[in-house]
Amino acid sequence: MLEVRNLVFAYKPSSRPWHFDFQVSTGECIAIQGPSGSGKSTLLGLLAGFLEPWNGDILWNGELLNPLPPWERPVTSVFQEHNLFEHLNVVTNIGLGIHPGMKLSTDQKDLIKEGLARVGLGGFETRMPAELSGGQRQRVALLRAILRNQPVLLLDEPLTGLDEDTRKILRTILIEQKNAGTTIVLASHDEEDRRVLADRHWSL
Ligand SMILES: Nc1ncnc2c1ncn2[C@@H]1O[C@H](COP(=O)(O)OP(=O)(O)OP(=O)(O)O)[C@@H](O)[C@H]1O
Repeated sequence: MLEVRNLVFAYKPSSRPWHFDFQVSTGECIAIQGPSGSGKSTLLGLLAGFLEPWNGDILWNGELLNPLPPWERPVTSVFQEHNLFEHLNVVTNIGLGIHPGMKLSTDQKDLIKEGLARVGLGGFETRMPAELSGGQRQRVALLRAILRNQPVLLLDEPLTGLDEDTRKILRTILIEQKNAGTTIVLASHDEEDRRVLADRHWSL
């Protein structure tokens, strides 16, 4: 279970701080909704460890995550910027998410190949990020996050800007991931994404 207890944060001491307090069960998807600027990405940044709270605790199965840097948290994030390594091709970008030294088993290599085909990027293995469209980059980032298979998945507008067919495929993949036990925190303006993916809705 992911627990957020009395979390307090503001970007500046003079700003009015956010207070977050909620729980997400293992294998549950909670959708965070709220107008632009209400703090959805901020909350995800706190959970990921990119931002440091002023106060309060973030726990995963009772373990305090606050002291852990982002890469040691049981968490993967897909943020709007995609964050692909520009000097590495598609397979290497995904593979590094699975194993930092790229020591991949044959099964893992097959999973990457199958995953790329499933999201409509079969044959894109050796493309560089600069040679991809925005939506293709988004699919690579999402596939990397899913194949990393961490217990918690943080998604910030994960399907925005994709065409309807691709959205449907990615929604199905995310539902499979949830059914396999991944806990998901989703920030999305898209009502259909929230309706299809989320078990619970939470307004900021
Ligand atoms: N690094 C930063 N420094 C100062 N203020 C920031 C910073 N990042 C975001 N903010 C402000 O914090 C508020 C919340 O931003 P946030 O990105 O969390 O909102 P959001 O709900 O995700 O919005 P959107 O739906 O537009 O993505 C906004 O007013 C924003 O301007």
